[in-house]
Parts: sequence; structure tokens; C-alpha cells
Amino acid sequence: MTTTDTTAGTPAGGTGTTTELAVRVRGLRKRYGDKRAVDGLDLDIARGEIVAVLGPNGAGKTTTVEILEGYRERDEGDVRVLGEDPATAGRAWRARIGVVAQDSRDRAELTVVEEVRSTARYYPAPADPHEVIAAVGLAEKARTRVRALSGGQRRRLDVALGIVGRPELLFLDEPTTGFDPQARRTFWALVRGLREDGTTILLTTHDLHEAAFLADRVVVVRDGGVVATGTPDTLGRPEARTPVVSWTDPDGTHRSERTTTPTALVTRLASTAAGPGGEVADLRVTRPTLEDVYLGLVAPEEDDR
Ligand SMILES: Nc1ncnc2c1ncn2[C@@H]1O[C@H](COP(=O)(O)OP(=O)(O)OP(=O)(O)O)[C@@H](O)[C@H]1O
Repeated sequence: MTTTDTTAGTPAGGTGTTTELAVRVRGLRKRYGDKRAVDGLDLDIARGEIVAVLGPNGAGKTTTVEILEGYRERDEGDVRVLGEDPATAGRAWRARIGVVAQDSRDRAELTVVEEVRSTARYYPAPADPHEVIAAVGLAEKARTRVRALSGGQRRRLDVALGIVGRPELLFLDEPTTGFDPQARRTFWALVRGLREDGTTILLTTHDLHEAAFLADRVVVVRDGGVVATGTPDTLGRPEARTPVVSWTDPDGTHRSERTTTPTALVTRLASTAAGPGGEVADLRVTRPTLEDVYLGLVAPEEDDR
């Protein structure tokens, strides 16, 4: 495995002191039979940070998150979540975290407002259920039975149930699966609002736009370990961020070149590759997106194949 960033596990801007960390994981390991699902994973999340954990299917994200939530036992490693070990932490600790899991609990006969109210009762200082329902865009469905909601509406209800306790730390496991584009935007605004209120958020997602839009820091997991971490703008090696200039020569040959000085190249092309009228055909300067960088990080290495 290649580690592309020596700062792996250190939050951007964080001092790294334990008291300021919402999550601190060292050497986490979990096996299922012969399968090493999590294999020596380190992770720090500063208080108030939004961290997106990215990685291919089976990379170990859900296993890690479930260990942090106290829902799964680990084999090895040191784990602190809000200062406590999730394996032994009690109800008071649980009331400080919120969980939006991949699989929603099914209480289909309750209405939306009944479901949110009944969850709110578990918390010492919950938010107003109606405000939370409105915040996830379900106000018009407040009196609808859960079983009559669409898939995306049900997912919004999951989000409402995760935040009604006003958690200090919120786990969002693929929260916008099934959301339409507008609902996704509304949800993103909601998450940013939670961050402004000081909530720490651990988000797992396969939506690179979501990660780029929401996360202060992105952590890429592969084969049960962290392979890179950085802000959405700086993740990966600098080479992976190098712009590409592409164009078509007057003889019709399509060309492209990776360069850190695209302006200089375009200036040169204006005199060497321009056709009649002084235009360079099909000229484009593209900068790799977070998705391009991510795909480079999780691509199988030659010796893995
Ligand atoms: N309960 C289980 N029993 C056996 N193997 C499991 C179990 N849960 C997960 N695994 C295996 O552990 C590995 C990591 O799974 P995990 O669900 O943590 O990955 P993930 O990164 O969350 O994937 P996805 O993006 O598909 O949700 C996978 O190979 C998976 O098949």
C-alpha cells in the first residue's frame, strides 16, 4: 500500500492534542474470519471538523464507523470518541452522538412526527421535532405514516432521527443515497448549518461532489487503512493535480500535455498550432477534479492485479 501523505491522520489546522479531538483512532484492526476488514487504521477528527471518509466498496469504512459508534467490537487498537472508548461507554455518551446509518430502522406504522418525537425522548436536550422535520424538508409529511414515504423521504427521516438529539458528533453513513438533486442541496445546507453550530461530522459517501462541497478534510481508505488525507483541494500528490492542456493540431492530430504552466503552453500554441483565423482547435485546459485524484488513489497497483 502506498501512503501518499505523511500527514495521514492529523487534522488540518488541528493541534493534535487529545482534548481537542472528537475522534482519535490508533492501530484499529478488525477481521471477519480470514478477511482483514480494517487493518491498522489511524484517524483523528478535530472538534467542529467535517471529515469525509471515502473509499471503494469493501474498503472498511462502515466497519470502522460502526466501531466508533459502539455498535461493533474491534480486535485491536485504541479508539476514543468524545474522550471515551465506545466499547465501554454508557448511555450519557450515546446521547452525545447522532447516527444516520446505512440501514434505517423500520417503524413503518408510526407517523413521521411520532417517530421523531419518540426518538427525541432518548436525549436530554433534544431539538424541537417539528423544527427538525422542517429542516429535512418533510414538513408536509409530518402526519404521514413512515411506510407511505418514498425512499428519499425515508432517508430524510433517518437524517432527522440522527440530529434530533442535537449531537456533538454526528455520523452520516451515505446520507444522501436516493436523494433527488434538490433534496441533496437542501441537505448540504443543513449539514453546513450543523457545523456552524459546532457539530463535528464524520461523513462516509461515494459522492465526490458531496465530499468536495461539505468536507473540511477528506480521508481516503483502501484495504482497511488510510492511504491519503487532505483538504478537498489539496488531496493527493501535487502531480495528480497538474492541469492538462489538450488541442488539435492544424494537421488534425489530437494532442494533450500535462503541465504546471498551462498559460505558457497556451501562449506557445497560439503561435505554433493555430489554424486559419489564429484559433487553436479544440483547445481545453482541464484541472483534475477531486474525483480524478480519488480514482488515482484507489486504483489497484500493478502488483495487486
Ligand atoms: N458482518 C460481516 N461479516 C463478514 N464480513 C464482513 C462483515 N461486514 C463487512 N464484511 C467485509 O469486510 C470488508 C469491509 O466491509 P465494510 O462494510 O466495512 O466496507 P465499506 O467500505 O463500508 O463498503 P461500502 O462502500 O460497500 O459500504 C468487506 O470485504 C466486507 O465484505
